[in-house]
Amino acid sequence: MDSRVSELFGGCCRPAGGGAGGALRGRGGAAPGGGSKAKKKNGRSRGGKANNPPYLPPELKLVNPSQYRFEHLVTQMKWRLQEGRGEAVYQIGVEDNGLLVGLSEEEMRASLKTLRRMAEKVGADITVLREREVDYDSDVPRKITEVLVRKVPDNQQFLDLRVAVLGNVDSGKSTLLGVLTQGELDNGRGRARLNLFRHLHEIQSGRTSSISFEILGFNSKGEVVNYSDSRTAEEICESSSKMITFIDLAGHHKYLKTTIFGLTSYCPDFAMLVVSANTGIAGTTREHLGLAMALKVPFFIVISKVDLCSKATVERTVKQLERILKQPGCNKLPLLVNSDDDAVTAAQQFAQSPNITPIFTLSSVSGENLDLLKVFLNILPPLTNSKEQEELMQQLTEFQVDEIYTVPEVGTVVGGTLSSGICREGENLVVGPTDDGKFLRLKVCSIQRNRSACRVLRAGQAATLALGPFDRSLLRKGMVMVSPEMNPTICSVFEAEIVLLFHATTFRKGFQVTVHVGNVRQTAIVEKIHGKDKLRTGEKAVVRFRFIKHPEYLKIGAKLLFREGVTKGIGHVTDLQAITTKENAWRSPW
Ligand SMILES: Nc1nc2c(ncn2[C@@H]2O[C@H](COP(=O)(O)OP(=O)(O)OP(=O)(O)O)[C@@H](O)[C@H]2O)c(=O)[nH]1
Repeated sequence: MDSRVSELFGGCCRPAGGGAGGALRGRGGAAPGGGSKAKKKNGRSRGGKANNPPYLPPELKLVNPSQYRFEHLVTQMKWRLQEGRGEAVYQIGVEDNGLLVGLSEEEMRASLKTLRRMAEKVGADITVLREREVDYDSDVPRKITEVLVRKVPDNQQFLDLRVAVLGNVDSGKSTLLGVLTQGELDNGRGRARLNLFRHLHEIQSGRTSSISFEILGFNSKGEVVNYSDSRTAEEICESSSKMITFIDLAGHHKYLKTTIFGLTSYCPDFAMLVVSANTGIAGTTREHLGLAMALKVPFFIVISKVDLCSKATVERTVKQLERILKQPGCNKLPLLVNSDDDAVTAAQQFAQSPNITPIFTLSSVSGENLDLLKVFLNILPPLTNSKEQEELMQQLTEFQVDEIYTVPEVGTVVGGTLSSGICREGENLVVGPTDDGKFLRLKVCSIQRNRSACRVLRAGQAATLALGPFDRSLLRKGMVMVSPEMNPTICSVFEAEIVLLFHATTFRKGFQVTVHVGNVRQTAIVEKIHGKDKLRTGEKAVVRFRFIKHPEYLKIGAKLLFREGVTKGIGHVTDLQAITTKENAWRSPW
């Protein structure tokens, strides 16, 4: 969003690049044929500073467009929706160059009417996000309106965003998810979270131990779709144009391994760090924040339980967080969200710059400010555009195995994410590597996304795949299922360029650590530190690791995180000692 627009709407003013769309500006880049129309402004001032009505080229208004222009605008809208993966935000009354010209009430009404007709033509709905008056001397007030255009879902092709939920134990993560996804407020004694727990010991202790997924949908009109008016996940998927899948990760330090696995393996688009207003930064909060930073997952913060404390205490927690975020190591720009306007600005700016960190203060018991978080989640755009998505889909099929289940009458089922290509029902793939470095043939019998059947899975989507009679004991988390045409590189020995984030004494050859790379999680031994005998906290080096149990499928450039007790480090894979799988004819386990 242009800084001037953001200023107008009261947001924090980070200048953003690239204008688009004339009196109609939209998220999703400049449309074809809709290049910059920056014109000389006949000596009139810009940005609403002086009080002269700025020059508005009449053809840029959407008032009664000719048939030809209407068709052109429809083509632009189609393109923008495609670019934005089904979503686009239009700013009416703003020129290509960001000039806030505004439209009269009547012009705005006519323009919105045209926009609605355009949306109807492409099978989309429109929602007005916010309206503002432009300030200058005129008898007629002039307005700017931001409108969300969203495609009505077809064939389960809703936009799917994954949000990992982080935060200290008891900060209110599960409760907040319960409230968002079930549509009922909490009683302060754990009622909302009860719906989310999976294991008996979780119900008894009130602590999340495993990873669970919760869904919150938004329809094409931007309204919430959750279990309050839908009975099943299938119904939620059917009525939603956009789906937020929350990955609820455990808060307790004891489950840190699972939390890291959730962050590295499930490739979240964003992370939501929940901090309790009454405790502030406590327990694992700092560690979770560090993890999101190290793994470069853009995050926003929710300060929960504001009903329990005074305004001063909430402010203290906000200040504490702002201080940490602004520290040189973090370098973030906190953006406190206090109104609907702030929520819209936060969503737009957050997507443009990972340095912006929106902060919400809310209560899952009184419901205070919960709507602001919903507004934000509704507008939050995907970070990849349709072109990047298309490129990923062109590659060979690769599915990461994150979970393995046995389902009565269905057989073996694996859960995970399709990292590239397309996967169809009935497709033959190979899975591995096994302990002896082999890949085994299998058939994908059926696919489910968010608990409803789906015929085709596309890159970036998470799903469960039924493998029929395939022997479950041959599978483990961290394997990949790939196209038989691929010749996956597997290795036991690899090198990585690392930074040692913390180590109590010194880090040397022979040290054992748990290595996390994507969905791979295995103990590895440090075989060599290039050019050094030992490493101290903060030092960098290229290190050779050897997995102690079995080979893994790794890729050069993949992000890596390792830990052992208090020892922690991050880096990326730089070299692999590949074990060739070529001579291993794909073996059938049957
Ligand atoms: N008063 C009040 N209580 C809340 C709020 N949010 C959560 N709680 C209560 O705080 C307690 C802990 O909440 P949980 O949602 O289980 O916390 P968690 O962060 O998921 O904890 P782990 O699963 O152990 O990581 C429960 O008793 C909730 O009822 C809130 O906004 N206000």
